[in-house]
Amino acid sequence: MGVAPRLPVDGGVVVSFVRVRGLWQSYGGRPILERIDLDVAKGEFVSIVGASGCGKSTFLRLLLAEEMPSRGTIRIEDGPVAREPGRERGVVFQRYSVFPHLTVRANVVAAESFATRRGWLSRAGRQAARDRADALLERIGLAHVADAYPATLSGGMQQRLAIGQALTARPRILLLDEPFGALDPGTRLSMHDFVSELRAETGMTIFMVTHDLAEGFKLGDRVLVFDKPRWDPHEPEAFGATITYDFDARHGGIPYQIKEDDHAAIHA
Ligand SMILES: Nc1ncnc2c1ncn2[C@@H]1O[C@H](COP(=O)(O)OP(=O)(O)OP(=O)(O)O)[C@@H](O)[C@H]1O
Repeated sequence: MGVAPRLPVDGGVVVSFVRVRGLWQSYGGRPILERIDLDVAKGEFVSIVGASGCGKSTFLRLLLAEEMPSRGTIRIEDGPVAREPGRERGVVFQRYSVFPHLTVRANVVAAESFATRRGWLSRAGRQAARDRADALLERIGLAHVADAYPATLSGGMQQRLAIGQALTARPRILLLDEPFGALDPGTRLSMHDFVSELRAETGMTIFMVTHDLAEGFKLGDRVLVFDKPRWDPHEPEAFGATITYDFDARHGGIPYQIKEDDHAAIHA
């Protein structure tokens, strides 16, 4: 294991925007993730793939600071360890997470008010937030449905709205948990373009969990594979998953860094 060699180096010091060290997560004594070390540069797009149930969403929740790890740390720009989700981290899930009883515009305004320290906006603040919401809707191609309710939108449009909501707080890292998993293939392709454009515009650092390897390589600069290098057939839940491969997706997947090469089964 080690630091990815292609990270920018300044005066011999690796410039890491997101720094993960010695991360473990267990639930009820059952390890889900173990020994995760990772350095991600500012603006990188990191795709995460792995078998179902291996802990990919758990890793995103840890990045979001929605839960605390059993061991280890996650720091952004070497800042303090976050104890709860904050404005600098935005998240989008596979299932549409928009509010069905609010219009498209009101959904964006609501997301902005939740992101404030108090959780609500003043009257003057609401008008300014509505103006910003309209600008954002223009940007994400939903201005024409600003007064519509989410149920009348297609799946792709609802996911655009969910991404728009996550962007209201201008997060420095965006976490996408299978964001296109529920969309048809054509809509998925247009969402790929949409996310690539947003990324180019904002320079955000993005982590995306996907079950679609091709999607991971297409959008990501890196593709991380989560797997269990330690495996006890008599006790399958004895060990957690870690990052076993760290592919450089910018060069057709080669060369890649093997983070874990001990794939041999460990017998009890
Ligand atoms: N809060 C929790 N308490 C107990 N167990 C949990 C908790 N959250 C997740 N798990 C367990 O941790 C394991 C990993 O779950 P996680 O959702 O992170 O996997 P995943 O790789 O994202 O799966 P999938 O690809 O199917 O979405 C699962 O066995 C799950 O049941």
